[in-house]
Amino acid sequence: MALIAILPGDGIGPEVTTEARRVLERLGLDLSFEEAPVGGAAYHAAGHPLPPATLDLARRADAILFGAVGDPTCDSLDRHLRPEQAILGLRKALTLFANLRPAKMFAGMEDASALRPEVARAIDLVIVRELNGDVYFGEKGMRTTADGLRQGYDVMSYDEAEVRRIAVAGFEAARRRRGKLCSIDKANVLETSQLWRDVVIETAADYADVTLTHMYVDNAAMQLVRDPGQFDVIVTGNLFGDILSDQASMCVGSIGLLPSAALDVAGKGLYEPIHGSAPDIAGQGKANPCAAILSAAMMLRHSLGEPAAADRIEAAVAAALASGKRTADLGGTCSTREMGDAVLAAL
Ligand SMILES: NC(=O)C1=CN([C@@H]2O[C@H](COP(=O)(O)OP(=O)(O)OC[C@H]3O[C@@H](n4cnc5c(N)ncnc54)[C@H](O)[C@@H]3O)[C@@H](O)[C@H]2O)C=CC1
Ligand SMILES: CC(C)CC(=O)C(=O)O
Ligand SMILES: [Mg+2]
Repeated sequence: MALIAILPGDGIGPEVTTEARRVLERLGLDLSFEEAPVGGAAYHAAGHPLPPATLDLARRADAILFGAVGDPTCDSLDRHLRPEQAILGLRKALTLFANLRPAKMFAGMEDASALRPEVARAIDLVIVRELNGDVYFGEKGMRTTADGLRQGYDVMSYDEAEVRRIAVAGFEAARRRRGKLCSIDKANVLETSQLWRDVVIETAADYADVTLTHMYVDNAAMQLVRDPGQFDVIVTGNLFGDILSDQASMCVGSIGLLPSAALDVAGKGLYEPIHGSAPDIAGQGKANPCAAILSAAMMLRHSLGEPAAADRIEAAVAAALASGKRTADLGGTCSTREMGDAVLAAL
């Protein structure tokens, strides 16, 4: 029996993971679930955003279903105690370096996209985002300049081994799809990006069947709204991937639609919607649970060897949306629970 760690977290995290769990339970697979607090909820309960018992559960589990962390009441805490440190800590402690963030247009949902329907219709891409390095994990701090000014700093760096393993993940993903990999960097300005580009080019020698291109991140942000259909697989660093994936979500229609997988080399994974805890709508039953439900599908495919069950969930989400069921972010009136019910009904 596979053990699933459920880490609901803060804000809308518990609301959306509840719906994802209901869908998993309905499948009749041999799964068991264990839940633990994380983020602000864990700080308030146990004094730390990632308590040892939660990390232990994450290590023991076969896969992790994560909601979201982030709690405005924690904004003035020392950084190491803030909720966001929990997800950063899990990614690092479990070496979950490869973040797959698929963005695909659902049939009939073009009107929800921020783009024109004929542009939006072509979206079928995956962002492969590096998750263990970059400016998120570099030395950081506050200091005083010689002129007596306060100065914040965050060091951006990648070593070649870190770039190579995510490049391999990108090439492998492209090989399984349409064979196109676009590496996104800022090599015209950043040394970190120059190394990134050099190592991606070196890695390409093992993937003659994949067409590799490069794009600067500012152009990529523009191309993503001009012609998102040009992208198959994007491979990029932690910061650029974070930003571009939120942007891609609105090309598809809502941040409430995009799931993600964070994987280690062996395929162990943490699965979470790409969105955060959405304090502005938390506790109101307004959150779209589709991203969390689709994250559960990714878990079945990537960590639990159940691709047919994953297909079944994805088809049910597509069918529920096609039948007109929509939460407020998509212009509808369904509550989180009603959207979950619609997916269950379509299973
Ligand atoms: N992996 C994680 O746990 C993440 C945590 N965060 C944290 O979440 C908190 C809020 O961050 P924000 O920048 O506001 O980003 P956010 O993604 O939580 O929300 C951005 C906007 O999208 C809406 N939204 C997000 N998910 C939605 C859903 N499922 N259905 C409908 N609408 C949805 C929100 O209502 C809000 O207007 C912060 O503390 C942030 O650090 C942010 C991103 C990822
Ligand atoms: C909350 C951050 C640590 C990360 C984030 O925004 C994300 O992973 O999408
Ligand atoms: Mg983000």
